[in-house]
Amino acid sequence: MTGFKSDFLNVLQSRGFIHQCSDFEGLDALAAKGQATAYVGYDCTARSLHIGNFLTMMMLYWLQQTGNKPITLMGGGTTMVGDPSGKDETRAMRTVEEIEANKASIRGVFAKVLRYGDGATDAIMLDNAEWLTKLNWIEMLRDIGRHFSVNRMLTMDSVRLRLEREQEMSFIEFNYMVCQAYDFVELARRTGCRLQMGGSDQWGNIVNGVELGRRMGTEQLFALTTPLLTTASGAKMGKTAQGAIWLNADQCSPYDFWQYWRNTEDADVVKFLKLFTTLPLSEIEKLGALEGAEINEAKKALADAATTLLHGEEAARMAAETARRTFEEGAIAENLPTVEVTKAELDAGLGVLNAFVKAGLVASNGEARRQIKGGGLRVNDVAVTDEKMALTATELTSEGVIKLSLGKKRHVLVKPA
Ligand SMILES: Nc1ncnc2c1ncn2[C@@H]1O[C@H](COP(=O)(O)OP(=O)(O)OP(=O)(O)O)[C@@H](O)[C@H]1O
Ligand SMILES: N[C@@H](Cc1ccc(O)cc1)C(=O)O
Repeated sequence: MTGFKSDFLNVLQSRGFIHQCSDFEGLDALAAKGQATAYVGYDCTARSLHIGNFLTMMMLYWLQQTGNKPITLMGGGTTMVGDPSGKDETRAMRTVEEIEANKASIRGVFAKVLRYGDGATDAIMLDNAEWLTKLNWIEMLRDIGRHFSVNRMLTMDSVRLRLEREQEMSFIEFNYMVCQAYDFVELARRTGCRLQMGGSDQWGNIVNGVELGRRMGTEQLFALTTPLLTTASGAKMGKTAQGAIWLNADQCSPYDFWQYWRNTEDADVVKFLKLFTTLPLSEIEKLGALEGAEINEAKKALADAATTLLHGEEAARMAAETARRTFEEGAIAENLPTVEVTKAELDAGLGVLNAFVKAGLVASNGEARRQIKGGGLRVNDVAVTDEKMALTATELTSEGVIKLSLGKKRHVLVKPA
C-alpha cells in the first residue's frame, strides 16, 4: 500500500522501515488521528543493546515525531523465559541477578532518542516482570492458555523450524510466545496501546498478541515489522568479526561507532542514511548522488549523524576529528581506543600475538598468525613479520604509546598503566 494518510506510516515507508503489517488501512486510520500508543519490547539478554535494536528505536522515534506515544517495554519477565525466535538452540538460562544487571545497563539508552515524561506523546517505560511474574499457573491456563491452539503454535517459525531440523525445544521456550502475546493484551488494557513493532523475526510473537487481543475483547491490535537488516555483502547487520556494534559507550566507543558507519559499503549508504539518521530525505538524495571518491563524504555524513543521534554532537565531532587526524594526517590521535598494560609486562616483553588479542583487534592467537601472514598487522605503522616479536618500552612512541593496527582502519593504542 502506498500514499498513506498518516505521517507515521508515510515516514516509515519512505525511509524503508516497513516489512509486514497486519492491517495497513486500520493502522493508517489510527495513526492519522494522532496520539496512537505503540510499543517495542527489549529482552535483557546482554549488557547493552546493539544497532539491530537501534532500528526499532528509530521506529519509536518517528512514531513520537509524528504525534504518537511510544512505550519501551523492558523484558524483565520474558528474559527469564528466553525467546526461541531465530535461534537454533535453547538459550542458556539467565539468573535473576544477571537479568537485573542487564536491565539497569540497557535502560539508559532510550532517552537518547525518545522524550520521556507525562505528556500525551511522551514516551513511557514499563517492565513485563511487573505482571508476568505474578501470573498464577491455573488461572493463566484458564484465562489465557485456552485461547492458544497448539496446532497453530506448531506452525510458527520459531517452533516449526526447530521441529523440522529435529532440534530440541524445551517447554519453557514453547511458552515464550504466550508471554509476549499476553504483554500486548496487558499493555492494551493498561495504556490503550494498539500497535506492537519489532524486527521481522518477531512477526509470529506479535500476531499472536493481535489474535489474543481479539479473543480477549480488546480493541483491534496491530502488528508492524521491519526487515532484519543485512549488509550488501550479506552479513547480519550489527555484527562484525569482533562482535556486535553495541550502543553503550563503554562497550563500543563513540570512535568505533563512528568508524563502523564510516566503513559502510557503498551500496548501503543511502539505505543506512534513511534508517539510522534523521536527515531529511532531500539531503539524503543529494548525498546519494555523490559518486567515486566523493561517496566518502556521504559515509562521513552518515557517521556524523548516527553518532550524534546516539552519543551527542561533541562525541561525534571528536570521533570525526580523531579519524581525520589518524587517516588523513597519519598522526597518532589521543582519542583512539586504548588498552593499558603494566610496566612489568612491557619490561618482560609483551608477545605481539597476545598484544593484538588484548587490544581486541583479533579474537585469538591463531587469527593473529593468519593476519601476520597476510601482512594485516602493524606496530607503529610497520608491518609485523615475526610472530615471536615482543613489544617492549623501546616501541613506545614520543606520545608514550604503541600503536597497533589491523588493516588500514582499525587502531588501538597500548599504554603503560
Ligand atoms: N539486523 C537487524 N535488523 C533488524 N532488527 C534486528 C536486527 N538484529 C536484531 N534485531 C531486532 O532486535 C531483536 C533482538 O535481536 P538480537 O539479534 O539482538 O537477539 P539476541 O537475543 O540479543 O541474540 P543474538 O545477538 O545472538 O541474535 C530481534 O528480535 C530483532 O527484532
Ligand atoms: N521477543 C523480543 C523482545 C520482547 C519481549 C516482550 C515483548 O512483549 C515484546 C518483545 C526479542 O527477543 O527481541
